[in-house]
Amino acid sequence: MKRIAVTGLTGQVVSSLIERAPRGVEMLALGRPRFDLSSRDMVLASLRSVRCDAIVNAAAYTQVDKAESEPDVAMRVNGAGAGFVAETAAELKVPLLHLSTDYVFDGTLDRPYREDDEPGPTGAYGRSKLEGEKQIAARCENSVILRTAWVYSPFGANFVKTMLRLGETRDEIGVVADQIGNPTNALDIADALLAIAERLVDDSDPRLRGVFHMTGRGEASWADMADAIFSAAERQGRTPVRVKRIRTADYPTPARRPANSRLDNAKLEASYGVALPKWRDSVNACVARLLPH
Ligand SMILES: NC(=O)C1=CN([C@@H]2O[C@H](COP(=O)(O)OP(=O)(O)OC[C@H]3O[C@@H](n4cnc5c(N)ncnc54)[C@H](OP(=O)(O)O)[C@@H]3O)[C@@H](O)[C@H]2O)C=CC1
Ligand SMILES: Cc1cn([C@H]2C[C@H](O)[C@@H](COP(=O)(O)OP(=O)(O)O[C@H]3O[C@@H](C)C(=O)[C@@H](O)[C@H]3O)O2)c(=O)[nH]c1=O
Repeated sequence: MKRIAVTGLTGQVVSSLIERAPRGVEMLALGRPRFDLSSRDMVLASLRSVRCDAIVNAAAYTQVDKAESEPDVAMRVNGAGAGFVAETAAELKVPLLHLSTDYVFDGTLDRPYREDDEPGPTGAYGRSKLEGEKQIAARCENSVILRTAWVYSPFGANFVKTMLRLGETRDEIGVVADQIGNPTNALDIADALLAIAERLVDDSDPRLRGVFHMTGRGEASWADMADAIFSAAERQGRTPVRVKRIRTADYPTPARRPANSRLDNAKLEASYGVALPKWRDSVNACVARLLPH
């Protein structure tokens, strides 16, 4: 595998892929304004014009709260747009790796979600991502849908950076403790995507296609994650910040988020031998990089 086309030029996952690509693997990153998922013509023309061995669709409308006030935009990008990418991947006969989210589930199960559990998104973002999954499955057989969750990294906008920014001016921050999930470092996602893409190019086994869950190992609430971020920041010499554990009801947001976002990664490990590192180790690494001594 020599050339991977990736959508989402400025995103966390694409920035991570560019950083982690081994020598000899070229990342062809496509982004706005020249590549817009909401334009079928642009998607087809751009992907046709790059010679590639695989496509990673990591571009998406990711503003969970804003999606509530512009659900049509989210649906056009994450639903129809994913379909355009799938249509082109099928035409070009290259494997497609598509990223989806824990927010396709309603969060009412009392165990980590498996791939065949019934989705039931609680918000516009989750609904648009679920539509994207349907478009991918219907239009491109040679595809993998990787549901990940709670993504952070040294790049772009994310929860780790938000906490560190708020911590600069406050000594206590209220963070919800009744939503649990799996924090996932985009750099770990990039390593896994590279291994999965390599395998898909070489192996046509249908059991390697379909939906897989792929998150950091172990579970946390957002409050647990914030605690880990501020502990790591303290080790980098920053002043302590207390995390006040609050309930979802105490932190009203336009979008309703699932209480249980945990994803079971057993299928990915069994099929590909791929497992992401423990979430706490990866949070520590990210904070140490963002806040050098
Ligand atoms: N972030 C998270 O917590 C999670 C993300 N995911 C999924 O993982 C994938 C990657 O996420 P992540 O890297 O965090 O995303 P980011 O939010 O960091 O980046 C999103 C990227 O998509 C691009 N984009 C947005 N709209 C369009 C459009 N209409 N046409 C082309 N590009 C567009 C943005 O470009 P621009 O700079 O132009 O806006 C940006 O480059 C997405 O599919 C997301 O749904 C899944 C679970 C959790
Ligand atoms: C900033 C802040 C957030 N919160 C809460 C709100 C929310 O329940 C939770 C996370 O908030 P955020 O808005 O940062 O995260 P959010 O945008 O919900 O993150 C989601 O993004 C999309 C793209 C996904 O696919 C999901 O997997 C998930 O990562 O933390 C607090 O309790 N206190 C705070 O100070």
